Amino acid sequence: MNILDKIVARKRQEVAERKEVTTVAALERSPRFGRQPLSLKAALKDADKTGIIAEFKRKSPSKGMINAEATVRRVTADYCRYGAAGLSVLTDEHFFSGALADLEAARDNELPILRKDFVIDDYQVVEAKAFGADVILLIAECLSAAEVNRLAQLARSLDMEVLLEMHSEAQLDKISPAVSLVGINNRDLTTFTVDLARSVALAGKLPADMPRIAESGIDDVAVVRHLRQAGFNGFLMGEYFMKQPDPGAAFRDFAARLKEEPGI
Ligand SMILES: O=C(O)c1ccccc1NCC(=O)[C@H](O)[C@H](O)COP(=O)(O)O
Repeated sequence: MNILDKIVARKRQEVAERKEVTTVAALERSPRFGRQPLSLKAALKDADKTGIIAEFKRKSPSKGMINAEATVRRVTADYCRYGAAGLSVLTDEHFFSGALADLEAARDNELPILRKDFVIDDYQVVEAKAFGADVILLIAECLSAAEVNRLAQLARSLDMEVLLEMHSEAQLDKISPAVSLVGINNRDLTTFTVDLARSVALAGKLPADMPRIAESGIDDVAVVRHLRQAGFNGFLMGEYFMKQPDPGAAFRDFAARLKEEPGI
């Protein structure tokens, strides 16, 4: 079993347990469920923003503990203040030390929030809305085309947007009309190898009418420029900020350097 298989197997178990504790009807009654989600697509078009979707990521399977001290409220407020286009909040507890409470805490910011998790069940889509997410992530590697379509349609029926993450050309046929944004993950989730050339190689094969997001391993403004020139509108970055003692200040400095880059 590779790490992604392990994550998904555990996720199935966790979701089954959570359904026993909180019903879908109870999630639908929660105060945030009726809130109108914000659009990440629109935020990525905003010229005043950096295009960066800044991630709150305490821990990861590939790096272990990245930052045990940072608090979600302070870091996401700084990401917001210094020009993030959106926030990504990990809600997986076992492998990433994330929590649904982190999503709720990040919701204090008026920015689109991606629930970063391994969504495999309709229940998690409803849960995402109930805890304040605007966008859900679907990972092509662990879903069939029919599952992508079903989960994406459910999210869209709740007015959330859907980011479909892919890693190879073979997964492109999983893009359903209900998907809102497409992402290429430079990290192979089964081996942890990061290859920035992956985004560039697949860019030309992505649908022209959907915003494109390059994900993982981005740690330099020159890389952002290169990816932008290759046709990407959004840049999902976690570890580069989170591994520094003050992730918000790291974001601020990166955003300032980005502004000075010619052609960005
Ligand atoms: O980051 C990992 O180790 C990982 C392992 C297995 C599945 C997913 C994983 N990461 C999720 C992500 O895709 C990243 O958190 C996100 O793209 C940000 O990447 P980075 O800037 O490299 O932290």
